[in-house]
This record gives sequence, C-alpha cells and structure tokens, in this order.
Amino acid sequence: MPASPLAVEVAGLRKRYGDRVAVDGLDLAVRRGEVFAVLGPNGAGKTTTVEILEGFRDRDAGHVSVLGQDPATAGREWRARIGVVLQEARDLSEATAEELVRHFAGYYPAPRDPDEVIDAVGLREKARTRVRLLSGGQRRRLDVALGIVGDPELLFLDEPTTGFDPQARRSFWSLVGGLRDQGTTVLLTTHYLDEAEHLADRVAVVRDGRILALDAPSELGGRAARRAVVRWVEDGEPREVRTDHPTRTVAELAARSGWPDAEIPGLQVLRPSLEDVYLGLIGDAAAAQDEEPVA
Ligand SMILES: Nc1ncnc2c1ncn2[C@@H]1O[C@H](COP(=O)(O)OP(=O)(O)OP(=O)(O)O)[C@@H](O)[C@H]1O
Repeated sequence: MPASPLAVEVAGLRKRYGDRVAVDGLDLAVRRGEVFAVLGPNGAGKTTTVEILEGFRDRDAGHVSVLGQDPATAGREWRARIGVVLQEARDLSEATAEELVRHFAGYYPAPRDPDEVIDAVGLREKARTRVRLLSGGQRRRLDVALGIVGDPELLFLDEPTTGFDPQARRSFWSLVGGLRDQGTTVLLTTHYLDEAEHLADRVAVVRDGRILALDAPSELGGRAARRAVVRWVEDGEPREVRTDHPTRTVAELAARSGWPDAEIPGLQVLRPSLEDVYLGLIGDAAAAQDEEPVA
C-alpha cells in the first residue's frame, strides 16, 4: 500500500479537562514534507492537541492518525520515527550537553551524528558544559538537538524558540529549513508570527479548541483581510482607502497631485502583516463570541 500523502490526520478531535473544553472538534491534515504551524492565543488548545498527536495525552473523541498509526496505541517503532521538542524544559541535569545528545542518539535505530546535531543547533562551544549551567536559550537549543538526533520523519516543535535571542532564532530557522529540504515534516506551535511567516508552508489559527482559519501564510484570512491600505494627506486631512489595486490608487492620486512636479503628501502603501491578519481573526472570533446569546 503506498504511504499516505498525509503525515497527520485529525478529525473531530475532542478533549476536556473536567468542565473545561480544551479541544472542541478539531480537524487537521498535515502533508508529508511540509512545515505546518499552529498559532493561537494562550489556552487555545495547541499543546493539548500536539501532545495527543505525540501520544502523550489521551483524547475523549475523534480520529487521529500520525504516520499512519493511532498515537494512543502505537509502539516503540512508531515513536522512533517521530521527534518531539516539548514546551516544558527537561530536568536540570548533571550531564553535559554532549553526553545527553549521545545518550539520546542511542535510543534510535538510525540516529544522526551527535556532533553534527550539536553543531546544527549552535551548541559547539557549550558541548562540554553541564546542562544545569546552560542559559534558558541554550537549554532550548539542547531540547531541539534531542528532538532531531533520532532523524525523525515527523518533528513536533512546541514553541521551540521561546527564549532565543534574535540571532539564535535565525539560525534555528535555517536549521528547520534544512530539515524540510531533507524531507522532514515539521509541526510547530509558536507565538511568533514572523516565525510562522518565515518557516511555515501552511498555518492553522486555533482558538477555543477549534480551527478558525487554515492557509498558506500569504493567503490567510482571504483577500479581504489582505487588502492594501493607501494613506495620504489631502487638503490638510489624512485620507485612507483599502484596495486590491494600490498601484491604480497611487496613479490616480499622482495624476491629481500634479506628479512629477509634486509629491503626494504623506503617501504610504501598507500591506497587512501576518500578525495584522492573525489579530483580526482572533479579534473577530472574540467579538462573535461576545454576541452569542447567553443560554
Ligand atoms: N493538565 C491539564 N489539566 C487541566 N486543564 C488543562 C490541562 N492542560 C491544559 N489545560 C487547559 O486546557 C486549555 C488548553 O490548554 P493548552 O495548554 O492546550 O493551550 P495552548 O494553546 O497550548 O496554550 P499556550 O499558548 O499558553 O501554551 C487551557 O484552558 C488550559 O488551562
């Protein structure tokens, strides 16, 4: 039977903790070889969902398939095919970073070279340092090293770059880009919209345990949300239009203003960033919820 083109399939996933519904009928499909980002506010249900996919949490209902198996019942062989970087940092260890990476490599049938992994996450200078003496960002890099040392087909990264300095984040991005080029499927959660924009082939926005939107970062929210805003000043007043055709708008303004002999005062053409679109989606969902009649 040919392998499914999907690395992850989720349909109707539900999970509650007591009275609190954390995941509320979530559907998701991650294609093999793509980098897929899950975005959403605190408490949206991202970690719960990812931990169910990793086989670390039970679900109440729904169909889940990860690399063709149900994580709730999959065995060691399946686990060796996935890599996990959890949100929680690991125990403070007396071992060195290098020792831990080598130790973890021993768990996998076909691990990557531990030295290469240490280089890839930028920990060479700290390889002989005890883990408990590493900074927060360095420990996070070690977490990433431990997640990829098994050379996984599918890598889960839960907020992988929290605590990274900007340079470390950039080098982490190129690490993920390299993994993608080698065919690794990556499912990541992040609160950094620039990270999702830079890394992800597709993003899902989750709120209240449901998917609000799912698309390529450049398409998210649809055309209306992606309209350009043209701003200028006319007769001393600020003006603004939203348009799919900013060039045409600017050309009309230029003609009115007497260009090329005069500039359009205060001219700005703004494209909404992924962050603008995301905040719009989350805000719209909150507003819709406020309008729901009280039962
Ligand atoms: N073990 C647990 N017991 C009880 N409630 C939990 C537990 N884990 C999560 N929750 C609750 O479930 C909801 C979803 O939590 P989850 O950690 O999945 O969200 P998240 O989207 O990952 O948030 P964050 O961005 O803050 O990491 C939250 O309301 C949270 O308080």
